[in-house]
Amino acid sequence: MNDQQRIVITPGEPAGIGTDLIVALAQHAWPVELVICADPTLLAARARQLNMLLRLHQYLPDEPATPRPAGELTVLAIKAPAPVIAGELNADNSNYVIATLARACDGCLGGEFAALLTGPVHKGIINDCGLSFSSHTEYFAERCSRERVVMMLVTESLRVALMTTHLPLLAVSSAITSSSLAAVIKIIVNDLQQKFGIAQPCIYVCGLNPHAGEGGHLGREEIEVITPTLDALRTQHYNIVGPLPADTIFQPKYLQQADTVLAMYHDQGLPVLKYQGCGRAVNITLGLPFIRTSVAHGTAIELAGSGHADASSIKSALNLTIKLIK
Ligand SMILES: NC(=O)c1ccc[n+]([C@@H]2O[C@H](COP(=O)([O-])OP(=O)(O)OC[C@H]3O[C@@H](n4cnc5c(N)ncnc54)[C@H](O)[C@@H]3O)[C@@H](O)[C@H]2O)c1
Ligand SMILES: N[C@H](C(=O)O)[C@H](O)COP(=O)(O)O
Repeated sequence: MNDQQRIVITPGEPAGIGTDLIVALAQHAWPVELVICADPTLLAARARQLNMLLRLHQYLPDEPATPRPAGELTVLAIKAPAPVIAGELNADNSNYVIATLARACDGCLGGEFAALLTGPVHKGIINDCGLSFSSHTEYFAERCSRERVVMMLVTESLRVALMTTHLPLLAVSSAITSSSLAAVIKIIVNDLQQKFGIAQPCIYVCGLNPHAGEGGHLGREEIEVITPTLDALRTQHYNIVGPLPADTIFQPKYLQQADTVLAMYHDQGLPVLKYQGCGRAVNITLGLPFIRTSVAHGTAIELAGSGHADASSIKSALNLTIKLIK
């Protein structure tokens, strides 16, 4: 019996550093077969540009999974319609980017792949071509018919989950309702138990407003929504602390107890995590029917093809993915 597994990887925006990162991954042998869902011509061209070794094998779904030695990768070929120049965004390739995500997602749903790792996409250029796309997280939730999923970023010593993701700041408050907050916490607890093996996860929850509302003088969301929801969950034996002021929650005495911090919005939690993670942070989507991880940075268009893209985040993401599927 062949017990090897396959992880499907989408490089993301072809003009960005995603392809460079895939070439960097290929310089090492990995204990699973990496299936890159991309245009093979693009991969080969970027490897040449970077002066790195790359031998490509066509993906054969009916063959047993085969981990490749250093310098080799498996490719599930999808053709990019327009020429790709590193560093030059082209909206004519946006449908190609989405096609790679769709194929990889469907392959995970169908059991063909054990997990999905995504490189960075450029949200602006996808929208410029007329597609409505806010991020991978929302895209995969919709494709998997999940009403709600949760974005969590992790380093070796910190996890930060987000109550809301890619929303204008003005829309954040109204997105925090008792039912949405309870649903997010239940997804986090379930996935920390199922995927991370934490029996009774402890969640430290940030307030929304400065000083967690200062007793109602700086906002009422804590009094009207957040605290009553957390209290109700505590009666159901959820292990939750908060809401605590976001400016002081990230200190060792709390973090030693917390299995994750739940931030109310994107830029409340992620700057701390990304500063602490120094480029090694990993993004994971909780609540999907499969494991999906990602780099915790963007397309860094200006670095594509230069040899200066740091591959630490994608390597951390791959290592975490392998750990989670094993
Ligand atoms: N996982 C994803 O798909 C993802 C994540 C974040 C941002 N994005 C998208 O990326 C695009 C560009 O976003 P941005 O400019 O805000 O962020 P960015 O992460 O692309 O760049 C921010 C800064 O970090 C540097 N940087 C980023 N990754 C690096 C790496 N691996 N090695 C060395 N330096 C690196 C860049 O050079 C730049 O100075 C946007 O469209 C954004 O939505 C995608
Ligand atoms: N907020 C994410 C980050 O900063 O890494 C990022 O925008 C990516 O989100 P998706 O994985 O949903 O595209």
